[in-house]
Amino acid sequence: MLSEIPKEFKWYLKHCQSLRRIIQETQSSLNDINHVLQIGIFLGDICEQTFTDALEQLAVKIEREPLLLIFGQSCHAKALFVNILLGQNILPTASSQWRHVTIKYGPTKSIHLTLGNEIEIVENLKAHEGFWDCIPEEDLRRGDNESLLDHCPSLEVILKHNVLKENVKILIPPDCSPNELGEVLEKVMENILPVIVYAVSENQLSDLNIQEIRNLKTIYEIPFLFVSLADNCNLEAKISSMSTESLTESEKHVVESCNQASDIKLGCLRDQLIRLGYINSELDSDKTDELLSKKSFCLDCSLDNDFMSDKLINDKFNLFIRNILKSTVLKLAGCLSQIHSDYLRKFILCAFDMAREIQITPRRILYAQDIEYKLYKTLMKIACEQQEEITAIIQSTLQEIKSNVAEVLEEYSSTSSTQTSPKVVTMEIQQLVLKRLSTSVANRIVKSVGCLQESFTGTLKRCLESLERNCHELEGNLSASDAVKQIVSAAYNIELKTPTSFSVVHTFVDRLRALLNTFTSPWSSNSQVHCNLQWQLQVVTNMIDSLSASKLAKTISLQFQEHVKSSHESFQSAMRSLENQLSGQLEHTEEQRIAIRKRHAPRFARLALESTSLCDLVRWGMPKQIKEIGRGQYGVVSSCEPWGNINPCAFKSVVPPDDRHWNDLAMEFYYTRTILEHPRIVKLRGSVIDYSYGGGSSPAVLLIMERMIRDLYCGLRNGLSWQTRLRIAIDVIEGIRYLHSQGLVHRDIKLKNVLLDNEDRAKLTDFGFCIPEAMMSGSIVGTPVHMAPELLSGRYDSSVDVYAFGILFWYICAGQVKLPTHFDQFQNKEQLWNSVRKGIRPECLSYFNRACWNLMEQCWAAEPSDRPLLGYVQPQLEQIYKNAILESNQDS
Ligand SMILES: Nc1ncnc2c1ncn2[C@@H]1O[C@H](COP(=O)(O)OP(=O)(O)OP(=O)(O)O)[C@@H](O)[C@H]1O
Repeated sequence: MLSEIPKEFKWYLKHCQSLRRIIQETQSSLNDINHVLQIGIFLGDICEQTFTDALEQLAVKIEREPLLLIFGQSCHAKALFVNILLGQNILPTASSQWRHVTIKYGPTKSIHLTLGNEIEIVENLKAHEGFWDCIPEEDLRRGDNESLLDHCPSLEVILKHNVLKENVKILIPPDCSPNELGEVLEKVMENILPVIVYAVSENQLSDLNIQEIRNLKTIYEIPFLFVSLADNCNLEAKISSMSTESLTESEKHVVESCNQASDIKLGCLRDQLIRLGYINSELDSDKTDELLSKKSFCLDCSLDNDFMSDKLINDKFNLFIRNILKSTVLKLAGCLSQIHSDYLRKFILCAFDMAREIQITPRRILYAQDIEYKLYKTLMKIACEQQEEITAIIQSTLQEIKSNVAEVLEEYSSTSSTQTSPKVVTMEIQQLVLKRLSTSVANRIVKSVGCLQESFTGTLKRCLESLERNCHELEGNLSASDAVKQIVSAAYNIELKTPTSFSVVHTFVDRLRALLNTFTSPWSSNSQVHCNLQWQLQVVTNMIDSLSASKLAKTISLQFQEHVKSSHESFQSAMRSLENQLSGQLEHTEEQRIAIRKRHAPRFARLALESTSLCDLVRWGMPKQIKEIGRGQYGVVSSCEPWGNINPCAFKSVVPPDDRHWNDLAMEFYYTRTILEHPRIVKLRGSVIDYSYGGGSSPAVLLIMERMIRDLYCGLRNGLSWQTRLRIAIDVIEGIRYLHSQGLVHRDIKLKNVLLDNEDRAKLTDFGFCIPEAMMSGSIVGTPVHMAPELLSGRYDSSVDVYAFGILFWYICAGQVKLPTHFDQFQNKEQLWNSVRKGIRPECLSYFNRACWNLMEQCWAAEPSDRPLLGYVQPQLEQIYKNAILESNQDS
């Protein structure tokens, strides 16, 4: 019904309003994050920018005004369409060269020329001369000099018409050539969301029409509705709304021939549109009804063009409008929801990184200190122990030089200049000898330190580098890693590959020279000596004789020790300052982690819940309740009619009483929704927010999931075979293992959270307390009898699920739901917890299988680290299950 069009517009505007609010809240949350916390460091500035840009684009798109944009192969075709739409001959069908025309709602019928921006042009229009039904042709026609672009006059028609209520506007762009189209539309129609109709009154589209459509398609990347209009379609439309009995014979005849002509026309046009690829060959105008209704189900963002005859306009045009508007809302809400979930994912990863940093940094510091200390000790030991070795090396090298003096001198004469003073010659020969000496010593040292580099400095270097990288402002001049480098290189300079290029060699040489200068030597005088070979020989021999190998070695060793010690001290002080810096920083990181966990992530989770729920609502509608099937502490579970291809289907409706509950629910929703499909998990399929619940004051969130048959509590109460119970226990373990593999902890494993299908296979449900380990705050959650003792201390991990499974397994083995006698005596949960802390656990029933009892005892061990891994529990259970099958086969 065309009169439904305003309803579709109203629906769209209402959802845009919700989206606008969510976008604004998202923007303010982002501002809060950026200005207050500056966690952009963790989230990454680039992605920050991408999100902000995407949000801004969405904010602009939301503001687009929906309207009906009418194109056509001629003014005649456009007039025919608009006249059918409004059910009156408002536009003359025999006219051309139109101006831009806008038809909109108003309390009184009027017509005037404007400049687009609502500036009225004072012009005498023909319509002003008297009463009009059809807009006079002269008023529509564009003047010869009238611009199509700047200051393009637009004819604004105001009608008090039902189809135009709720701001429904009809826009007919001015007649222009296909080439001008782009520019004309850009100027005239900014920021609109058009529902585009292309009216065709001929059998075929002309080449010019095809070019126009092609140009339009590049401007508007949305589906078009092609409408084939018969020349007498107004009559047809009128007649089709009347019953056939009320027609006279001659009217019936007219209708018949009209139908035949329009069928031919329709067929030709349809074939041409298929050939041009504008419509799908499956699309038959007669079946449009069926196709359109199908589309409302598979509404995605890639709607096709549509095609219909004028006969269907009355019934189907609003369906086309609905699909366009729905797919637009869906697209916008989908983008928004994507932004929210991306952000949320980043928050959780960020919290993971922060938790890891908080945990690992103190350990890294200890490790670095420990390794450095070992390195320091080892180097000092090497320096002492190698004194003897170095002495021997010096001795043997000196001996070697002594026995090969001739060779040394030959080397000297090949490199020295001929005309030099005896002082210079003496120095140069000394240099040569020292060089040989230092090369041999350095060779030895490099060898012993080389292996140290492997064993100590590699990991230490990496550890320090990562600590220093995480430290945003390093204090002091010397970093700890520089100090470590110094420890090693100051003593041995292990980074140099060839000992001859050692800087330490030069230091060593200088040191030796200094040493030598302290010895009395005949060549140190300035007396004139002949630089003959004999004299040179004497210089070498004297020098060698005056050197004490052990003194030299001791000096070298002491020098090394001094360097190592002073570098070790520098390291310690650099480490102290690094530690101070990091501990301050870690406090800040912890504050940020808490802010993410308590404030930012829940806020985004709530926004994500709203945007995703909006998508689900638009796509699938509200679930229709059949009957209530269960009640929990936080909500009511009901069965419902199939929803979004889920059959059988159930939903849990939760009414969060305050912001904290809203946020908790939103986080639960996010984690649960992101859990991938698994046969042992009840998958949350969608959500819808019922804002009208409680008279609009307390919206309800409907969490939609597959419907199961009953819970394990009911199953046990009604009796389940031993084998079935064991199979269920294995299913539960598989479910928990899967959650843990996703980094999630369930925290509320209990009979009522294990649901059974019609084959009594189990799935875990109720992820109300399910949370990633990094986001855990130590809150005390769960169901008292299933709660591990450490849960009360607030410091716990995923092994609380192993404990809860132990208790659950007790019930499974007991085969009934009565409380264990050991637990039954307590008046309240505090008494129960006190006893559990003291080691009280469920009793061993007489019929318990030994292996099962052992397993539950291990699972509920007081010390979390004593509880078995689920990878161990599962094969144990499988073995028990196999044995049970064997036993039952033997019995039968
Ligand atoms: N998907 C489902 N299909 C069939 N029944 C369900 C489904 N989900 C829940 N139920 C039933 O509804 C009951 C209430 O479920 P709900 O999750 O609200 O509460 P609970 O787990 O019993 O307790 P609480 O949430 O307060 O810890 C369950 O015990 C179960 O019997």
